[in-house]
Amino acid sequence: MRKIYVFDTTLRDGEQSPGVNLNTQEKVEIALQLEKLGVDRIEAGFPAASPGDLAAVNAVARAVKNASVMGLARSVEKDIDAVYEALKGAEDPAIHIFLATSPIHRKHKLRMEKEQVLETAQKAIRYARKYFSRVEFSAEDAGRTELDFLCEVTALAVREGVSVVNIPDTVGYMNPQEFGNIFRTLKENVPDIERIQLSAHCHDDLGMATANSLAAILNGADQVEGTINGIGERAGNTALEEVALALATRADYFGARTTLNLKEIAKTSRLVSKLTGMVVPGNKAIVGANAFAHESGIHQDGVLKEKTTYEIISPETIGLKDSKLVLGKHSGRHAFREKLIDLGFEDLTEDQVNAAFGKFKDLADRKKDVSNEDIIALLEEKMVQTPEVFALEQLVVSFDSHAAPAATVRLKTQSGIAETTAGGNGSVDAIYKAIDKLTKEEVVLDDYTIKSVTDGTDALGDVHVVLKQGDVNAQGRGVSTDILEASARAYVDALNRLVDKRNAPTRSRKDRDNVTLI
Ligand SMILES: CC(=O)SCCNC(=O)CCNC(=O)[C@H](O)C(C)(C)COP(=O)(O)OP(=O)(O)OC[C@H]1O[C@@H](n2cnc3c(N)ncnc32)[C@H](O)[C@@H]1OP(=O)(O)O
Ligand SMILES: CC(C)C(=O)C(=O)O
Repeated sequence: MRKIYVFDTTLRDGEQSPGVNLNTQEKVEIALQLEKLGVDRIEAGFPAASPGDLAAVNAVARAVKNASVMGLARSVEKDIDAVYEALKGAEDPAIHIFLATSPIHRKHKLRMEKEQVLETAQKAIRYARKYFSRVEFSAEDAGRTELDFLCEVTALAVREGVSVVNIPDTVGYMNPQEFGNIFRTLKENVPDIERIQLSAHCHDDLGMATANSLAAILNGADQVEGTINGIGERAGNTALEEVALALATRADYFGARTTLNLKEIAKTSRLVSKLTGMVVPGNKAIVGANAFAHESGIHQDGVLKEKTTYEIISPETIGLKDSKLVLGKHSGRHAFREKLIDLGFEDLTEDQVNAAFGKFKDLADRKKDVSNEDIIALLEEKMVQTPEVFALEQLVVSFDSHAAPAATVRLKTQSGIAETTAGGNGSVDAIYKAIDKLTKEEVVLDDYTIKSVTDGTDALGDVHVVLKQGDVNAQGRGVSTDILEASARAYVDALNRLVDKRNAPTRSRKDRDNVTLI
């Protein structure tokens, strides 16, 4: 199988992402992880950009042993000198020089005619070749360059002894057919092209960086350039993990592979995200948090029966433990039952699972992510079934920072539905006073605690109360996304338990010990 060389420019083009600035230590940490990932070439920076970047490239050059370390230079001597200086101490140094070739860049940016571009490139390559045995030359904005002129520039670079000619789609303008055609044309028309490697460097302005890189590979590119997580100037560069996984997953189609240690991909992605501060979107291919997560019931059922129904890559391939079944409002009973078993509730009957599933769906309608803790809380709330003397039907609370709060509570009692309103020192106090008025139970609130079951503003509030009536006390628990509702539920739950305890001697021991789930 044909090997595709991986040129990682996370530390150079990736660092050109607005807002990203890596210090020396961070660059070295990422470079060492890239080495573990097995990239062939690491572009560590642009040494002429600043003394700090020169020092950082030098630190990377000295630290990395198993990849070639490279620095970028314009086609000017002082930039080439800076790269030479920065790569002192490198095991396998190489320089990357570039010059724009497209009509727009020639006319407006460089203000050079074609001849001047050729002369400048030749001079720069010759100068660089004095110091480096391996030189990569990039025809910046190659995608928008006249094909015959690009052939001319490439032929010159080959004659001058470069090792790699890189074809950048600098502004992400190409589509796969056009970009592939450039590589085929160069292969067919440039004399001695087999002496060098051709490289593809794409940007993602139209979302086609990966597709364009793969088209280049299909048409003869030997090297792919890109960054981890696809970070980079504007919309970013080709995401290397996407190309590597596309080649590995569809080796039957591409007939080419990188030699990356794919198991290091997830770890590398996390490190780059952490140190650059560039958050990886959840739906990002390969490394997004949702890339191996299934939420909908039909998909979850399929994955539980056979993973390949909905997974074309196994998460272990990139170093993740397993795919995730995320429970949410689109989930079905198969995944829910699997989750209950995972959480240790394996003995539930079909009816119990169905009852729990109904409650779970109610919660999922109100909450984005239902976590393990949420499900345990939902189940444990009703683990021990107490006769329901009182049941909360409705709760309305009015709060105004300039007036005392009021709560209207509607309860189901043994003698029917009853409703009342009460005021209080706070919203919870008002709720509890209204409940007391309806139940006519004289109780003392001995303890009240509230904690959040999970993170986030939509987390479940979990309220515990202890009520006392003479010598009898009872605890109650309420769980809801709304803490006032959780507080009311906990209070009503405690009242039911209190009444149950008070009546206990009149009920048979069998009744009392008959503990049911849900
Ligand atoms: C497509 C890419 O990603 S290319 C890499 C882009 N990365 C960067 O630019 C990051 C590092 N850059 C820098 O720190 C600075 O731009 C420096 C140090 C390189 C140059 O800074 P300055 O001397 O202040 O020049 P400035 O950046 O304003 O302008 C660039 C100059 O380089 C010229 N230039 C641009 N590309 C090249 C090139 N490949 N070869 C020769 N000259 C070039 C421009 O025409 C312009 O020249 P002018 O001053 O004669 O008009
Ligand atoms: C320097 C070159 C390779 C570049 O980054 C680009 O053209 O996008």
